[in-house]
Amino acid sequence: MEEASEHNKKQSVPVLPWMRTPIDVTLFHECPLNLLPFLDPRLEVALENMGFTSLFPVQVAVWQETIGPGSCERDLCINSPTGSGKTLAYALPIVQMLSTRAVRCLRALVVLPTRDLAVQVIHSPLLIDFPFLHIFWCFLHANLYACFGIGVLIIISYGVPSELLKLCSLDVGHYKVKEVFAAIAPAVGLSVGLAVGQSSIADEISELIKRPKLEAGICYDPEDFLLDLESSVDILVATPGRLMDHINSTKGFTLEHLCYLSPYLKFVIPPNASVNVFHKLQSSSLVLLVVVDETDRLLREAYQSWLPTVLQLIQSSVGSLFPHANTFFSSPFGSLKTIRRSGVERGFKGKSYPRLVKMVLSATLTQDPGKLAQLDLHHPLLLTTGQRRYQLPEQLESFKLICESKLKPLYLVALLHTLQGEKCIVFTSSVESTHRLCTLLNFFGDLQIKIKEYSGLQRQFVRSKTLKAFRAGEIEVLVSSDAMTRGMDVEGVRNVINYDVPTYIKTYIHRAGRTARAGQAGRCFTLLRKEEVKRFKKLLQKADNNSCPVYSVPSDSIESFRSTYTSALDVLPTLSLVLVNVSALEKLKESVKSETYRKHKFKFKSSGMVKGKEKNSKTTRTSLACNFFEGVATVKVGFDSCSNKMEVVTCSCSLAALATGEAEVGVEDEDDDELFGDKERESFEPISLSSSLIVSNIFDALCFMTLTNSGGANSVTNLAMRAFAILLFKRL
Ligand SMILES: Nc1ncnc2c1ncn2[C@@H]1O[C@H](COP(=O)(O)OP(=O)(O)OP(=O)(O)O)[C@@H](O)[C@H]1O
Repeated sequence: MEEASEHNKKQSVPVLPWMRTPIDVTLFHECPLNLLPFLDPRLEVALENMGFTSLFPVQVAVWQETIGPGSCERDLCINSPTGSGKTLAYALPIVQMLSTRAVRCLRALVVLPTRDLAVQVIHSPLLIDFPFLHIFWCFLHANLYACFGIGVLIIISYGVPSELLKLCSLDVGHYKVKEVFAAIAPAVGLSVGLAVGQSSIADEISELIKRPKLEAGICYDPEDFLLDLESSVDILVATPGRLMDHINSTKGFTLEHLCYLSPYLKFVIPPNASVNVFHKLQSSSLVLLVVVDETDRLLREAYQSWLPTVLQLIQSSVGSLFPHANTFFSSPFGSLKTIRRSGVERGFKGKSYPRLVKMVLSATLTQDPGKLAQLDLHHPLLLTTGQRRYQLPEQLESFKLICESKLKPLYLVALLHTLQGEKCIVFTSSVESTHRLCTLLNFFGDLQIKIKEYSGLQRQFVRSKTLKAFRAGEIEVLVSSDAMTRGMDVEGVRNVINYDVPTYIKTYIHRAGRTARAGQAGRCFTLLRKEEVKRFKKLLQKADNNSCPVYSVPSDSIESFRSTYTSALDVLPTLSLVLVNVSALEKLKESVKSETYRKHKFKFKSSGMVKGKEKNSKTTRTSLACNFFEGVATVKVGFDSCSNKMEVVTCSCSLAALATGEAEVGVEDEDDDELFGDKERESFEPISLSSSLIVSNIFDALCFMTLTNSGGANSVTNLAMRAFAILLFKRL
């Protein structure tokens, strides 16, 4: 009965027509590299050097639709479980397609929501531990540049060369987007750039743009000089914030490079052209690529309107560079066409060719027609795994632990004790609970487990160091906030623990997906109160592979930790307040230093801010600066009042007005269900911001706050609450 109603519900969810006939990735099998048709032998060697001997099913399926008979005729939407190898699925075809390019220019763009997803090794671990290597590298860098000029520009575009990266990384075989490209692209002479805010904007510019060599004694016209600027990279991995920065202000950076005119375009492809000829032509001139990874999250973060800008820029450059480019080149794979692909050509009606090829990917791809429409997909093809929309990794086992709310930490400690020695990530619902829980766990010296915090509240280099230690096995347990759920790829994580139950299935999928990656086994435990069990069961029903038996921890183990737990609780509140205060202030300093020039200002009239108070526009002014940057929202709230008084609660209401203002904060819907804001707000309840709190000093009232995610209207209220929480800590 229940199943039937679930089935009906499934049927009633409206999906776009093209989503009803997906390609099922489970029908594909792993394919040894030497059997993969058309694979460039240089890439085969590069993949073997990475330790890969075959392609995973999703990689074979995408290869088929890009390099194989699909020939990139359709845009691809790829919905494939966590850890299934989506990164290489798009990186390999891109590199293969561009491998015979004639001129260096930006032809492929990969957009990711956060910097952490782009580069797994943010700073090379060795460079952190041994700064002299950094100096040595800079020295080498400078000398090579001077000696070899253009040839070395390729190396510069990698920052640290992949060989050195490999040497430095303790986790060889585990690559994130930039590292995947860096491991294969050089094999065919391609260069990959990074625009994610990892380095200063000036450094990024020098990596991305090649400046002409100026000869001494010649007077150059500045305009000619600008015309000579060229891209140093063929492929760019970017986050929306930095991408927009380069589009708006980097001289010589233009997405016109994506459709650089190549002489090949002038040839007419003969109808009987061989596969190789077609590929050569295709890869040299016709490919314009955009990949949007973690699409659902990127579409949610509508800040900076990166998507319409990028699409518009590319569209207009295609139009101007190829005014008569409406001819569709027939595919040479005629005999290989399947029934599914018949009629594909209809999709080219009215579309110019070459056109931009788009691939969008996620483990939880949105089905919201409105959101997908933003991508302006061309005759899209859905590649998905299995029948259900949400799929957990095949080798994942889920368990639940039921306990009273106040005993949760104790159960967690007992569970960690039973898992002793196994790598484990514990997820909480906010950066504050992450910090609090980690502090609490470290009271249990008897556990003899190295436990560290990993959250967006920490600086990048602290996170990198922690991750490095976790990879190396020096830390066994990582306590992490949700902001880190996506993309983290650490070998040997056998267990994920949901200390706070995820509110949405997407969150569950991304958290659980840190284990059971690449076909390995893994377990996901969720701690639940009795009242939460029913809801959790419903939540898991949305995913395949949803059985979730109860896991019991031995009661004597729980009892053995009880006394330590009681004494820890006595000390914890004060400790946590002090520590949160310190990290908030550190973050404050960092934000002030690095972000000041990137703000958008919003001015509010005092009359709108101070509810029930007399208007006095002469003497009271309130301003708010808000910056959405690389998935990090930084909000500065300033109060300037002659009375130096302000009711905190009214400020948070006014902040909510941002949702309709220039900040372009999107409103969440049920489909995109990681309502970060809601969860964060829950975690702030104990702080109890009272409406009668009075800020008595303008300097106290000036505060910055940083979040690792920007979300919808709920988050806006949450931003305000956080800002004032930090303020409170500062005042304490
Ligand atoms: N062909 C392959 N052979 C062996 N290992 C592979 C192969 N392709 C990818 N991997 C490894 O599998 C792991 C998961 O890959 P990847 O990070 O691309 O998965 P994903 O689908 O993007 O996951 P998520 O959605 O969680 O980001 C990585 O450690 C990667 O190095």
